[in-house]
Formats: sequence, structure tokens, C-alpha cells
Amino acid sequence: MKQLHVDIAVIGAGTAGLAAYRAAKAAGKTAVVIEGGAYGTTCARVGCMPSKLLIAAADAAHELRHTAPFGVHVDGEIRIDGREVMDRVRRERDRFVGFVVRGVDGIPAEDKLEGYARFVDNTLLEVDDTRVHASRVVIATGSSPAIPSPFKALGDRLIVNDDVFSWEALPESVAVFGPGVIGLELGQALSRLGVRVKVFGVRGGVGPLSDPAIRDYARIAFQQEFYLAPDADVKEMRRDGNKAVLRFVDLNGEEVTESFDYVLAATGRSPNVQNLGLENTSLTRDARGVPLFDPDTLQCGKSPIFIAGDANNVLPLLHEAADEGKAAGENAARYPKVLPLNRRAPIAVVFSDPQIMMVGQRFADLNANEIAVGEVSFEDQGRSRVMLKNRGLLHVYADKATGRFLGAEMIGPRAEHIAHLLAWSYQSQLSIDAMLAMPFYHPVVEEGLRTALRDAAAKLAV
Ligand SMILES: Cc1cc2nc3c(=O)[nH]c(=O)nc-3n(C[C@H](O)[C@H](O)[C@H](O)COP(=O)(O)OP(=O)(O)OC[C@H]3O[C@@H](n4cnc5c(N)ncnc54)[C@H](O)[C@@H]3O)c2cc1C
Ligand SMILES: NC(=O)c1ccc[n+]([C@@H]2O[C@H](COP(=O)([O-])OP(=O)(O)OC[C@H]3O[C@@H](n4cnc5c(N)ncnc54)[C@H](O)[C@@H]3O)[C@@H](O)[C@H]2O)c1
Repeated sequence: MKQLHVDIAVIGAGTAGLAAYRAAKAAGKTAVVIEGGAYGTTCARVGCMPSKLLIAAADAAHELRHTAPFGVHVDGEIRIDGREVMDRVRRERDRFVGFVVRGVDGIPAEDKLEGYARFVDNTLLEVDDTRVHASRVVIATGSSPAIPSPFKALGDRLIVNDDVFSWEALPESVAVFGPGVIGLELGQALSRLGVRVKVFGVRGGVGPLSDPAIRDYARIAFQQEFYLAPDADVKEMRRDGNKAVLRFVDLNGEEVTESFDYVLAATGRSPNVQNLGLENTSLTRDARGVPLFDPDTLQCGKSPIFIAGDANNVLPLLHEAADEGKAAGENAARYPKVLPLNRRAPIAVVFSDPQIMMVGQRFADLNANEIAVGEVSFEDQGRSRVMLKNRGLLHVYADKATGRFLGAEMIGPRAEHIAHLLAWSYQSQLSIDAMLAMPFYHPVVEEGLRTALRDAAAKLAV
């Protein structure tokens, strides 16, 4: 066996792993980054970027179909060429992947190892015929779709997000399981591109929303556009020839049988920790097999092992993976002394239409007796109405004791931008009054945010 000796071994060359490797090198340590799959990161290859490309095509089609209320008519057929749609998605996706791969090409060959790593003990890894002796290790192995076992009977009719982005053309029909972030984004996009889509969930969830009023609004808004059963009763799922056949109770309470080209499992993701040989380490693991770790330092117990990005299953988002990877690399470099990372304000955006956003503390995690909830409906909001984007509801949560802004949940227009204003306010620990002292131009969607803040201020005053 070949033997390799380094200060720091990073497992996974995704967003978190590459950030960890770079931080380790910047701290003057020797390091190797080990990658078992394709270079290019989940975000660029099968995540953030191709999903937004598909959504952009879908939104273009949707806008074209909805010009008539402005007196602008598209006469004649609106034609969606599935091959061209998927060609652009894959071409642009490959461009983004190319940037990442070029970055990896710039890493010296002796710092890269291809193959799947397994722990032999805390500081010894095996990668095919190489033994890596590292005094510290960063686990940055990402996550994979979690597929409920009954789905597996569908064989190649069962797909996950990765498969969608390798399509050369659009299918006729897809049943999406899981109205979470991925299911809503991809389900709505496919529906807008003319694919027959039905979305099935469990326990009533819609996206990541925890505020019942916002969630109900979202459910109704999406149901006006495509079939969405957040608490579906699916009796049977089987494969018949080249179709997936579902027997389910529909939204009218009738049992129906319907065939689809594919079933897309968007039922959540699991951290990639199963085949890492973690049983050979001293680490204690939770029920999902994730090592217990300190979310501030990313250190697993007192060991020289750190865990960052989707692999630790805390905040599976791109910017968090980048931040955590850097912090894990820095802490691995300075081990045994470790420092807490500066976490940014929590922010999440779903690129559905209307968009969904959540900032700060979730409604479900707040004590209803201790908060004032400011509300605005976007139905009569000036700019939103001008643009015919006037669907949406925003709740802002304020601390009754201090007047501080604590969090927000929203479905509505320009939510990705309002999310940033609110996340920056949260991180700056602003009060509702301080936020109201900021400028608001006219006429803009942000005036809707001001209405919600004023509502919160009035409720704080009583
Ligand atoms: C469809 C979809 C859309 C998304 N959209 C967004 C979005 O809009 N905004 C957002 O913020 N986030 C989004 N995300 C989430 C975001 O993509 C992830 O949070 C982020 O990519 C995680 O980065 P990571 O470095 O932890 O994992 P990854 O980039 O997955 O890297 C992990 C790497 O480890 C490798 N690996 C695994 N096991 C081993 C092993 N044993 N040995 C060696 N290598 C190994 C893998 O091959 C992989 O390359 C989306 C995700 C999906 C699936
Ligand atoms: N815009 C973004 O930032 C973005 C986009 C996509 C993904 N992501 C990240 O990826 C993560 C994973 O996304 P996801 O959508 O896979 O997970 P998720 O946890 O958001 O949603 C999973 C959904 O599947 C449902 N579900 C579970 N089992 C089911 C079953 N048997 N039948 C039907 N429904 C079932 C759950 O109730 C939930 O609604 C997200 O949490 C997010 O962090 C982010």
C-alpha cells in the first residue's frame, strides 16, 4: 500500500471540502483533498445552479402565458421545445461546473487523491491502495437523496434531482413526492414547462414554512397552479411497463389510478456518513450516523476530526457549506486550540413563484406569548399590484420585551430580496423601530415590508 503523510486530510471536494482545503493551506499546513465522485460540487452539477436554470425557463413560459391582463397579447402558439430547454440547462450548468473544475485543476496533483475514503482509525484513512496518515481530518462528504424503501420497487421509473438535470428532453408526466424545497422548485418548474405534474406530501408540510398562516397561503397559491396534496393518501405505487402507476385518494376524496413517466423522490436528503468507516473511530454518533459535534467549532467531541457542510446535517445550504468548510479547515489547522465560527443570520429562500423565504428564528421555535406578529398581505400592495405579482403574505416577529426583530416567514413577490434586508437587520440586532427608520423608496415591494413592520410596531405599543 502507498503511504501518504499530511497534516490535514479533507474528505470530499465539494463546496465545504474545497473551502476547508484552502483554509488549511492558507494556514501553512500540508493537506490532501480526497474526492470519490465527479469534481464540480453538488451545487453546480445537480443542485442550486441547474435547478435555477430550469426555473428560469419555466418562468419565461409562465410570463408569456400571462400578458393578457396588461392588454399585451401573444397571438398564436407558445411552443416549449423540451430539447432546447434541457440543452440550455445542461450547457449553462456545464459552464458553472467548468469554473469549479478549473479551480480544482489549480490544486497541485500531490494534494489531490481520487477515490472513496474510509476511516481505519481517527487519524488513518484508506483510499483504494493508499493509506493517508493525517493528524487531523475534515469530513465534508455532503448529502444524498433519502429515498423511502417502497419507492425502490419502481426501478428506473424512480428518479432524483440528479436525473432531471441529465434529461435531453422533457417527459410527459412526473409524480413528485415531497413538497419540500426541491419538490416545490422542480415540481412547479416542470409543470410550467408543460409536464403533467402531481405533487404528493405527508403531514401537510409546504416548503420549509413553519407559520401555519403563511403555509396555508402557500398551499392555496400553489394549488391554483398545479396539483398539490400536502397530506396525500397514496394506497399503492407500482411499476407497469415503462410507467409508474399510483393509486391514491385525490383532493376530491375519490380513489383514482394514474400513470406517470417518472416518480421524482424529493423526500429529503441524508448526510453521506454511512460508508465512511466511522465505526472504526472513537466518535459517538447520532441516530442518523452523524458524529456528535460542536456546531460552533465543528469539532467532533475532543477528537482531531471536524465535520462541515451537508454532511453534518444542520444547515444544508450553499453559503453555510462554504462558511463551515473554511472554519473547519482553520480549526483543523489550529487544533487542539479551536475557535467558534461566526455564524451569519439564518436565511433561506425557495425559488418557487411566489417565492418563499424565512429569516432569523422560525415561528415554530418562538413562544407565541412573547412575540408581536406584524402582517402584510401583498394582494393590495401598490407595486406588487402594478406588476400583477400581488399574491403573498409576510409575517415579521418582534420580541415584546425588547422590540427587537426576531424573524420572518413569507410567501410573495421579490422574497429573495426582502429576505436579505431582513437577514441583515437580524444580524445587526435591529429593533422594529430602527428598521422603520430606514429609507423606503416609492413605489417598491419593500413598502409592503414597511406595512408589516408598522403593524408589528403598533402591536408592540399596546
Ligand atoms: C436540487 C438542489 C437544489 C439546491 N438549491 C440550493 C440553492 O438554491 N441555494 C442553496 O443555498 N443551496 C441549495 N442546495 C443545497 C446545496 O447544494 C448544498 O447545501 C451544498 O452543495 C452542500 O455542499 P457540500 O460541500 O456539503 O457537499 P457536496 O458539494 O455534495 O460535496 C461533497 C463531496 O464529497 C464527496 N464524497 C462523499 N463521500 C466521500 C468519500 N467517502 N470519500 C471521498 N469523497 C466523498 C462527494 O462525491 C461530493 O463531491 C440545493 C441542493 C439540491 C440537491
Ligand atoms: N432554494 C434553496 O435554497 C434550496 C433548494 C433545494 C434544496 N435545498 C436544500 O436541500 C435540502 C433538501 O431538500 P428536500 O426538498 O429534499 O428536503 P426537505 O426536507 O425540504 O423536503 C422534504 C419533503 O418531503 C416530504 N416527505 C418525506 N417523506 C415523504 C414521503 N414518503 N412521501 C411524500 N413526501 C414525503 C417531507 O414532509 C418534506 O415536505 C433543503 O433542506 C435545503 O436546505 C435548498
